[in-house]
Amino acid sequence: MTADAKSETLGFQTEAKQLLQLMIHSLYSNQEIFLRELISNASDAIDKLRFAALADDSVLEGQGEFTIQVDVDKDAGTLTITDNGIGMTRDEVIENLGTIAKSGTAAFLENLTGDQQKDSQLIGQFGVGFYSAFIVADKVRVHTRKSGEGADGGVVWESSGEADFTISEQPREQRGTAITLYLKDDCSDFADEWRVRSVIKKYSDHISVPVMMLEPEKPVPEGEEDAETAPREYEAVNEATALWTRSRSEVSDEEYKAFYQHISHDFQDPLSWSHNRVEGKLEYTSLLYLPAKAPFDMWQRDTARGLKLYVQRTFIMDDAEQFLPLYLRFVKGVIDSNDLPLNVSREILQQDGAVDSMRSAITKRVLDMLAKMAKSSADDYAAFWSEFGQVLKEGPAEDFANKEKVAGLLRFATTHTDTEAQDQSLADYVERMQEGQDAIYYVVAENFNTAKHSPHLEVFRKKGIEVLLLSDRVDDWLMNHLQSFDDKPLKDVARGALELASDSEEEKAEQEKLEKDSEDLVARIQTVLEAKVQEVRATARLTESPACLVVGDYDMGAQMKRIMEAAGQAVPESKPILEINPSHPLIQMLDGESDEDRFADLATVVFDQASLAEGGTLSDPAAYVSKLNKLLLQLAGS
Ligand SMILES: Nc1ncnc2c1ncn2[C@@H]1O[C@H](COP(=O)(O)OP(=O)(O)OP(=O)(O)O)[C@@H](O)[C@H]1O
Repeated sequence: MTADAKSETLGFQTEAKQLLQLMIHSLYSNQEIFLRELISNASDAIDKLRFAALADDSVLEGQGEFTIQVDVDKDAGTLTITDNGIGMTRDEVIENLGTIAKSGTAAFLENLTGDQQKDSQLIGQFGVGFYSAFIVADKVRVHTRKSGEGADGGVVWESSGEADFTISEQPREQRGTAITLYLKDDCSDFADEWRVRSVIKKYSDHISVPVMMLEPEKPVPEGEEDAETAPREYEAVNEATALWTRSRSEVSDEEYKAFYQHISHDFQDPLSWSHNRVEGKLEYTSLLYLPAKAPFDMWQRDTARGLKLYVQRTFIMDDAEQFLPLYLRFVKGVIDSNDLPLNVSREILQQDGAVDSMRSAITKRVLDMLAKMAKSSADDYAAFWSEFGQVLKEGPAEDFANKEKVAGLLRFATTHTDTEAQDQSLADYVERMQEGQDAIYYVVAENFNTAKHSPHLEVFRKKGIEVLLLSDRVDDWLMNHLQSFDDKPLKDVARGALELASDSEEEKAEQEKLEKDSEDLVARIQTVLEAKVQEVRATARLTESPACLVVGDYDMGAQMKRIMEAAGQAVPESKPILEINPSHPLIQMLDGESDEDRFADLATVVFDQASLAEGGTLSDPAAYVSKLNKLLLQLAGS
């Protein structure tokens, strides 16, 4: 830090330099986006001032015309973007421009692969914002003054994007911010008026504030070279009407995409959007987008989410989360209401009845948009599902009213395809249900392979009954809330006694006989495993495995139990049921075992194996290994 009180040099955070270098490197082929980012920030700053002026119009300092001005100086190799928005105080400059790294930066850096294309996508998701200036500039100077503070509040921030920046006081008459980029030698085309003009048109047409540039130089008529020419005036380069206020037919796909990038700070095009004006009891416009990629921090709980809220075209707030349920937090967009008061706050939004109605209509709109996409473009929907399917699965628990609609959008892996791809809907399943089948069956396991090879599936595979193969963390929880689809109950194949409606009388009689014949064996095993199991019973559900574990009708599923234990939560005490397959040679061997010690060892090994097969961990693995070895040696010796 220098001693001069008016000018000090401060360091960026440690990760900042790395981040900047990465960004400059990976966005090199997409340099022009810096202009979109800086104009976007300028427009946000104007929105913020407009909003502040609602409460106190003195912040406008008597000047309520908002503009963003872009100037180039070819000789000096500079480009300057000036806005008359809210501006920043010295502390705000340090806070906003001195901390490149935000929460999650370290995790983000770890995700980078070194592959330029992939990394530039990730950086786009991370949001480059202001620092994108350093893609084209080797020095950036920001001169800003908070509105309502008086000229003495002016501050200059300067940096060459290395380890530090300087900050000093410098009076500024005009409120707002001017950002000057000293262009790198190989980026001097951004000091060219025509080049800049075309980039602004491309990215900033939809910004509601006029972006002004000097009008093009008029060719001088022949013979009038010496005549005095009128000074050039500033003119708006963009359309400058808020995009969502225009009618759908007037807005091109390119404009919708550019607007999406403006509000989401995403680099990629959205997957889909829906633009609607609602009239009647409530009047509002919604423009909703489905992103193509999940943001890197979607699973962070405190991530900003929600829509941008405007009231009668005045920006009110970002991240108005009241308009969508949490499980649709990936949706981006704008709501512009004619009914809400201009001084609406988050607290008011929480209590406002109109907001509730809008929320339920907007939720339906998103679900319909997804249903439409699923129907018309399987590829797009598959792309959506792989990014956001996990989040959508939270829906049935959160939004009871739309449970059935959300259920229709879910996709699963099933024994029908036996692949890991989650691409089968419940409706597909129902269509394939067997004659007499009255339930939708599923198995939940730690991972796909454990689910696919679960012993519980044996009888289903034998009978050709389809089973959903679930292995996502939310799945057990999802199924508990979903309960049914199309009036068909959802049944966990590892829970309760197995009774298939399709079982014939003959099969039922066989099961009864099986139970009767195994009574003695069951009782013997039960005595040995008393401390570990709730019950032992004979089953016809197994064809290849000797035994499996079943959860009691009202007990917590094994997967849920593991998740809760991992999260350090108390889990209610419950023991599994051991089901044995009396026709399996190992169980028959057990039945014939007269040495009670060996019987106990073998029964315990059978139990432990059943637990391993469903992805469980043993409470005493060493004891299992030693028992198994003992049995193996006995076998070898006999
Ligand atoms: N022209 C401006 N006028 C006033 N404040 C600004 C201006 N440009 C940037 N800022 C402030 O600096 C902050 C950081 O800007 P930056 O572009 O890096 O991130 P962001 O806009 O918050 O988000 P993102 O990273 O998604 O772009 C902004 O949130 C804003 O508070």
